[in-house]
Amino acid sequence: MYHLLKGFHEYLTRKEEFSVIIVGLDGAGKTTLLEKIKTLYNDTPGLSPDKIAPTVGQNTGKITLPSTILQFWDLGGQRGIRSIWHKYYDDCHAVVFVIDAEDRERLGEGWEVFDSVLSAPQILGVPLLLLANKQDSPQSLTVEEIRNSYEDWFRNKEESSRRRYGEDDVHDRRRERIASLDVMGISALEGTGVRAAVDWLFIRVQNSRRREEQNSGS
Ligand SMILES: Nc1nc2c(ncn2[C@@H]2O[C@H](COP(=O)(O)OP(=O)(O)OP(=O)(O)O)[C@@H](O)[C@H]2O)c(=O)[nH]1
Ligand SMILES: [Mg+2]
Repeated sequence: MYHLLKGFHEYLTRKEEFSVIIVGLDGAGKTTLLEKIKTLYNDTPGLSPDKIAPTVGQNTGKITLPSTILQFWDLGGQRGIRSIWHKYYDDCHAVVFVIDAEDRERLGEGWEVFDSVLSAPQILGVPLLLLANKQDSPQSLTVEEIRNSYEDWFRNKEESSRRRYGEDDVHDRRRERIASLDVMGISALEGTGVRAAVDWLFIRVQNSRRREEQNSGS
């Protein structure tokens, strides 16, 4: 009887774990975001921003939500480290791309890298959230301006590839993904918008799991 009850209790309280990777250029604020998420959701607070150094490799963090655990992987964004991101693609359930909305000079580089993440075949079907960070700074571009900036960058890229190769090389699924892209504004430093971003992740990983179950007929 004890085992039966224990099993039933475990069934009721079981939590499914989902992996979320956080990527973006160096200095975008990924680790600041991860540490803020830990502070908001865990009993033990994350590191304060003055203790955060550039990431060489990865940082991890876990939070518990109703029937769900989100395991975050914050990957270093320096040029030389970006080549390892793809190793995390196969096992992740969602991708967060952080862009520094304050750093206009590096937006082009940011879009180049974002575009390669967005079109990576392993994660074409995985929920992708673009976060326009540093909204606390008056110099930052708004969510709308960030979206327009990426769409302009993308249009230019499409035109130049059409001119060069005489044809459209953009995959339909990729275009769909851009059209339905969710962009949210946050301040990882102050925590504004961070809970809304975690809510988005929670809902999207649950929905994509349900879709997977339906597809497999269970
Ligand atoms: N104003 C402002 N500054 C921020 C915010 N988030 C991060 N920063 C600052 O941006 C700098 C870089 O932050 P990190 O979190 O280390 O950036 P990262 O993306 O993890 O960088 P790598 O580890 O090199 O990939 C630090 O000086 C942070 O304090 C924010 O929301 N607002
Ligand atoms: Mg970092």
